[in-house]
Amino acid sequence: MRVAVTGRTGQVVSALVERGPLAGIDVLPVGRPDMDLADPSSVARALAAAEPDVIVSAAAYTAVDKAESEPELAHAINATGAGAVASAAARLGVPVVHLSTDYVFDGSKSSAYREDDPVHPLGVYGTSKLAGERAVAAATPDHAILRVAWIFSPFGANFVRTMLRLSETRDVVRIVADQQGGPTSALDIADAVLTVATRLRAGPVPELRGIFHLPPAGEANWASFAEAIFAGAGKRGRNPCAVEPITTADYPTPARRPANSRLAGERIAAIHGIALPDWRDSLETCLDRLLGPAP
Ligand SMILES: NC(=O)C1=CN([C@@H]2O[C@H](COP(=O)(O)OP(=O)(O)OC[C@H]3O[C@@H](n4cnc5c(N)ncnc54)[C@H](OP(=O)(O)O)[C@@H]3O)[C@@H](O)[C@H]2O)C=CC1
Ligand SMILES: Cc1cn([C@H]2C[C@H](O)[C@@H](COP(=O)(O)OP(=O)(O)O[C@H]3O[C@@H](C)C(=O)[C@@H](O)[C@H]3O)O2)c(=O)[nH]c1=O
Ligand SMILES: [Mg+2]
Repeated sequence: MRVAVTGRTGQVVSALVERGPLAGIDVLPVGRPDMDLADPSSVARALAAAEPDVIVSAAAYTAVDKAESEPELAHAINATGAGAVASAAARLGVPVVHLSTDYVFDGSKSSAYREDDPVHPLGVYGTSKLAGERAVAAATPDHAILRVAWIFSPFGANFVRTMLRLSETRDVVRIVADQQGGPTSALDIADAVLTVATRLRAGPVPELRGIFHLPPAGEANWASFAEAIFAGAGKRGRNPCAVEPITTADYPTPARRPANSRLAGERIAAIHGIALPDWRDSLETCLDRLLGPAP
């Protein structure tokens, strides 16, 4: 099986390139300059040239704060661009697995979000990703939309690498403790994406399609996530760094973020048999890669 994935250096595309061969799947990144999601005319041609059996739509405009001042570009990439990817899949007669986000919710629910809970994004990024989900669904019924959250990995830009960088020059960092969610390993996401892609490819079973939440086991807030990162870094000989838990109000940002980002994973477990590991275990794997194994 051959999977074309949008993007080149992103966390999920990098993880798919690594994990695909372990599952006997060829993974072909398709991205700039051959394919620019902001230029829909480049999308169909580049994806057709990859001759995929399945398309994974993993590229996105992911700069949450910057999106507030670039709404047109965020929308072009995350909504129009995602729709163009799904239209290309439809034209090629192949399924599309599209990545979306917890930021489609406003976080006002007191328990984990289910797939049928009402959406209400708080910012431009979430709004553009929600429009992307709708564009994908409108372009082809042959889709699975996987909503994930708080992605970390040894690759690219993410909260783990930001915390490790800050700990090089600081003894204490102030981190919001009133946003709950599930830190999710891009490598775990890649394995789940490949499972779903394989199952969609196997046949046109409607039940396997639609929206799925893909959370890790375990819960966190950004401050407890940072504490776990520093504990793991400390075990690996790095400078100790303390976390000062603060509130969202103490940390003003251009974009509002949901107070509750927790996703409920029952549907993907029941329909695709997928349950991700505890994020604390996946964090250890990530830190082994970034800092070397703990003694
Ligand atoms: N990061 C996170 O915490 C979360 C991400 N998601 C979603 O998961 C998916 C994967 O995210 P992640 O791997 O972290 O993304 P990254 O931010 O690591 O990478 C973004 C990717 O998108 C590509 N891209 C951006 N703009 C364009 C464009 N105009 N044309 C073509 N490619 C473009 C980048 O290309 P290039 O390689 O050329 O730079 C890069 O490969 C995205 O859909 C994202 O919305 C959902 C929840 C959490
Ligand atoms: C760097 C830093 C961040 N924070 C806060 C800000 C924010 O609430 C939280 C996380 O910061 P980030 O900038 O990593 O968060 P953010 O970029 O909003 O992460 C989001 O990215 C998009 C793409 C998604 O889809 C989401 O699931 C989520 O992962 O930590 C602090 O409190 N102190 C700090 O020193
Ligand atoms: Mg960010």
